[in-house]
Amino acid sequence: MTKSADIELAAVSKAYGQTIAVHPVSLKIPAATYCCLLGPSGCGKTSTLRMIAGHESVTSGDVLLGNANVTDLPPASRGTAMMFQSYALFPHLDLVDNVAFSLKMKGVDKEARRREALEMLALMQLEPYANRRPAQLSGGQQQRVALARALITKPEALLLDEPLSALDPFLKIRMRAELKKLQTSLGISFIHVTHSQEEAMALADLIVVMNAGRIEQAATPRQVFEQPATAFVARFMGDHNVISGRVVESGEDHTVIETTAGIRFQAPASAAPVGQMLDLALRTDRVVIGGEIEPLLGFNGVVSGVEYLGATVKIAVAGAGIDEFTIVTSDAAYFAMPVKPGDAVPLSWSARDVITLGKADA
Ligand SMILES: Nc1ncnc2c1ncn2[C@@H]1O[C@H](COP(=O)(O)OP(=O)(O)OP(=O)(O)O)[C@@H](O)[C@H]1O
Repeated sequence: MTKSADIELAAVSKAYGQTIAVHPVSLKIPAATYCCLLGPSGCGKTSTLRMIAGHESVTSGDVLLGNANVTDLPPASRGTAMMFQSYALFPHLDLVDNVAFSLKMKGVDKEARRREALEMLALMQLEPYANRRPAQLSGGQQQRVALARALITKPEALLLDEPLSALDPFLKIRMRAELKKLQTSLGISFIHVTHSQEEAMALADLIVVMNAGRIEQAATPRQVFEQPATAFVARFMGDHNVISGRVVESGEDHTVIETTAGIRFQAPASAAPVGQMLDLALRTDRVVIGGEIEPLLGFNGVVSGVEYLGATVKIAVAGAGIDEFTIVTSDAAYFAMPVKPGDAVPLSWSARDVITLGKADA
């Protein structure tokens, strides 16, 4: 049986010469977690993954797996396995030999390693293709071979760098479900690097949102979506409007900010003092068009664009000094009262739908 272990990053950083790819980050990934490292290109997620794998040295800090400090151990001695984006299969070897490769390196005898490789291929439903070479397989099958090859070492954690990026959209969604099923049945942690928020939401128990070499938020998908910690997270996860303004009133039960256009909005009570800039998030699906505007909980805008998306309709509205203010409404609500670019519309929301955003730790 494969065992699973907690993974901990303790103030781990990475510099490539003058470039700081990862500032000191600390993170705990409990055993048997599906963790997604999520962020835009260049945010440091691959460097972080490679430091956990041991394919990249750490500049400072420690990597702990279970009770062991693995910071200075080579990849093969850590109890982790990595699946690469390109799969890195050997073109001249059949699937059995591809999957058995790491056992061969360990000196396992031929019969034993072929038996284990066939078991692993069976787990991946690839037994019928055991004697084929990688080029004779579809993209999805090649990916399963790469998974089998990584898992044959019985790792405590599997590290995956953009594992779905080479697949077409249809296969991507199918393989996504297979990855999740596999992680659940093996009961080990998967750490999966992706720049797709949709992929992370669909798969992860723990989403780690990274930006410019720092962790902006590490939480469950639901927390990240419903309580984004920072303006970056709210924007990156999408489906939120971010409203920036200066605090003009800081009371015990609410805060009031004023945008550059001089329009005021109410937010929950906050420690931010009068004069400080503050960002609020408001979900695009919580804004009502055409209702009564309660004081400080809405504004009059002008429709600048309408996108029909089938089940929903996305409406862009200009006004109040808020860039790209978006409303997503159901198709039924939209067609009951359609609007078009140029229409003046009152927009309103409830106080409970406004979230105060913080700043990432410096
Ligand atoms: N070997 C290297 N030498 C110098 N700089 C590097 C090296 N590898 C990465 N970097 C830089 O470190 C930063 C983080 O890179 P990293 O690959 O970790 O980001 P990423 O979030 O995985 O991006 P992507 O999604 O594009 O792979 C980037 O600015 C990148 O240019």
